[in-house]
Amino acid sequence: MAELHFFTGTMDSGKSTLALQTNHNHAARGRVGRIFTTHDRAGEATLSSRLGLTLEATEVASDFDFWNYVVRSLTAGSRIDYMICDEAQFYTREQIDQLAKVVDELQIDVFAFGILTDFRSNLFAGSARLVELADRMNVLQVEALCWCGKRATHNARTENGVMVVEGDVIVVGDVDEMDAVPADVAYEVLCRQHHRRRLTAARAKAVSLAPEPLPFG
Ligand SMILES: Nc1ncnc2c1ncn2[C@@H]1O[C@H](COP(=O)(O)OP(=O)(O)O)[C@@H](O)[C@H]1O
Ligand SMILES: Cc1cn([C@H]2C[C@H](O)[C@@H](COP(=O)(O)O)O2)c(=O)[nH]c1=O
Repeated sequence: MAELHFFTGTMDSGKSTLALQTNHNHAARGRVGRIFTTHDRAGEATLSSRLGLTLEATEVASDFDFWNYVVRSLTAGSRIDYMICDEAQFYTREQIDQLAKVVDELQIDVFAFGILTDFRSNLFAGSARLVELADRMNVLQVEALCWCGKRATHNARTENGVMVVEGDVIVVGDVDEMDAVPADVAYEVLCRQHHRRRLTAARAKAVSLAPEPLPFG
């Protein structure tokens, strides 16, 4: 039986790497797959991992219809055994419904990868629908860590080094590996407590370096 799988984790937890590995393992056994992504950091129609691997993909625009695409491909004589869907948090609810229909009606496995929540810690539309519909939901085993050493569960957005909680939901960017000069827009993974307190690595460092108040008397 085909299944709808959802693999999730914070930014930088290895989702795109797993997407590429999943594709590799299925292709190595002679299965035929299709690769999809949207808004990848490496540019349009590209699935990229921070480990350096990239793969050509179909770019999923907001009006892309998975059901029509698959039916048209099969009618034209193509074979599709599985689909790899990266950055699935950005897909619309309708697109996730189409993927579920592809699994149920056409017996094609779908492997979707994406982050659960945005920089304000609200569920992304695509991820929320995946949580509702997936046959299997898997949390990535490689844990991204907060600066304090705890498991990171939240994605923070920074603008010029300062954490923000307002702005557009979709802003492509990367985790700022403590660059000397912070990027205009960057992301940092944090534990819930530090996300709540807006305490990024840079702010925690600044606070710890602040001079002690002089003792009175
Ligand atoms: N230089 C490196 N050496 C070893 N592992 C690395 C290196 N750079 C990144 N990684 C691994 O790659 C992971 C990020 O992979 P990626 O697939 O791009 O994540 P995601 O798609 O979840 O954002 C990191 O969690 C880390 O384990
Ligand atoms: C939290 C958050 C992230 N994004 C963007 C930033 C990246 O381009 C992708 C996530 O990619 P990854 O492979 O999981 O690192 O999503 C965004 O647009 N809005 C957000 O709130």
